[in-house]
Amino acid sequence: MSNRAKFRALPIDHGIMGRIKKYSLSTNASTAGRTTRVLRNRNEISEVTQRYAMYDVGMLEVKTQRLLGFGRSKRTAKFIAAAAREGEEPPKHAVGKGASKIKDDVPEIAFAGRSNVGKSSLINALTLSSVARSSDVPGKTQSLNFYSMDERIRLVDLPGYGFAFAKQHRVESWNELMDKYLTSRPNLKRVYLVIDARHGMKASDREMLAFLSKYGETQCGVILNKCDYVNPNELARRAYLIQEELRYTKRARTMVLMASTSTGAGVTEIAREIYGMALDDPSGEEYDDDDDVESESDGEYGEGDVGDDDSFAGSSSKKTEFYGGEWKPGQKASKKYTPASKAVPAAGRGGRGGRGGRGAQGGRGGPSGRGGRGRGGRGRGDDARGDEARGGGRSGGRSGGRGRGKGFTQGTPGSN
Ligand SMILES: Nc1nc2c(ncn2[C@@H]2O[C@H](COP(=O)(O)OP(=O)(O)OP(=O)(O)O)[C@@H](O)[C@H]2O)c(=O)[nH]1
Ligand SMILES: [Mg+2]
Repeated sequence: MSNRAKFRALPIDHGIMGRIKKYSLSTNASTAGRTTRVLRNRNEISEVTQRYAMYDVGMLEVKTQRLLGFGRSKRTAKFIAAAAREGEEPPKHAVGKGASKIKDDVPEIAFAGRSNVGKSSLINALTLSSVARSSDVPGKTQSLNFYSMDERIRLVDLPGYGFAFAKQHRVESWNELMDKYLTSRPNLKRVYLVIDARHGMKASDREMLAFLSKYGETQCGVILNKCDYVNPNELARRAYLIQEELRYTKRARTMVLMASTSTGAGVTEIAREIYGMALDDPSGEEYDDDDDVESESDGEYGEGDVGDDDSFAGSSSKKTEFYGGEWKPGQKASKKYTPASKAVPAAGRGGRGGRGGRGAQGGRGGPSGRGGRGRGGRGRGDDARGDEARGGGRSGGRSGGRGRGKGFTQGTPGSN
C-alpha cells in the first residue's frame, strides 16, 4: 500500500472534524475573498474582517479584546527586543528610557517551527497588527523577536529551522541562543510548534519536540497553519496523526490547534488559549461584558512598532548565502544539556508522506503537499536534499549527545 493510500485509510476523528467545520478552517483564499466582498456589500465589514475574513471577534473574551487594543486608537502589540545572542533578551536588553517598565515575570509564549511555516504571520494575526515581518523567502526572522502586549504577555518569534537564507555565523549564533532560551527561560510558559498543514510533521519537527520534552521545562503545543491550503478530510487526518503522536510526547498538549493566517480561521481559538495566560490588567479594571469594545474603526493596521529583524535580513542581498540553517541543539555546551556520555541513543524516525487533495470548499484545489521521506538510524544525511533526508540521522545524533561533526549541511530551498 502506498503512503498516500495509508494516509487516506486513516480514520476521520469526529472531534477534529467538528472543529474544522466550526471554525471554517479549510476555507480557501477565494472563498474568504468572497466572504469579504459579501460583508463589504452588506456594510458589515470591520477592520478585522477586512484583513481576516474568518476572524471571529465574538469568540474573544472582553478582557482579551481590551488586551488586543479594541476600542483604542492603536493596537497593543509592541516590538521590544531582538536577541541574536545571549544577554540581548529582555529585560537585560532594555536599558534606558522605559527599561524600568520591563519586568522579567511576564509570561512568554514562543513560536518555533520550520522556516516559512507562518510563525511571524501567526504573531501578526494573534496581535491583530503588523509587528512581525513575514516573507515568502525562508529565513526572514533571524533573531528571537519579543513582542509585548502591555507587558502582560509577550509573544516570541523564533527563527525557523529547516533551511534559511542566512549567513552561517548568524544561524549558529541564533541556534545556540534558541537552545538556551527554550530550556532555561524561567518565564517561558509555552512553546508552540507551528507546522505547515500541507506537509505535516517533518523529521526536524519531531526532533524539536523530542528536544523540548527532554530538556525543556515548559508545555508545548502544535499549531497546524496554512489550513486554507488543505481540504477538510486531509486536514482532519493530518491533525489526527499528530495528535496520536503527541499522546506519547512528554509535556506536549494532545489537542492540535489549527489555523490559517491568510483567512484568520482558527486564530481566535488560539488567541483565547494564549491570552488566557496573560497577567491581569495592573489597573485592576473590572470588565463589563456588555461593554461595546468592538468599535474598532479608529485603529489601523501597520501602526505598531515593527521588529528590527530586517536589520540582518537582506535575504535577497548579494552578500547573503544560503545555508541549510537547520536548528541544531547544543552547538555549544550548556549546563542544561545531558553530556554525550550519559545520553541514550534513540532511533531516528522519518517523515510521513502525503499529497494534497482537492479543496472541498469553494471548488478550489489545494496545492500538492509533498510526501516526506525519512530514514531511521544515526549519522548525517549524505545528500543535500535538506531536512527530510537528514531527519533520522539528526534524531539519533541529538539523543546521542551531539555526536555529529560541526558545520552546516547545505540544503536547497526546493527540498522543503
Ligand atoms: N496561504 C497561506 N499563506 C500563509 C499562511 N501563513 C503564512 N503564510 C505565508 O507564508 C509565508 C511565510 O510566512 P512567515 O510568517 O514569514 O513564515 P515564518 O515561519 O515566520 O518564516 P521564517 O521567519 O523564515 O522562519 C508568507 O508568504 C506568508 O504570507 C497561511 O495560513 N496561509
Ligand atoms: Mg518569521
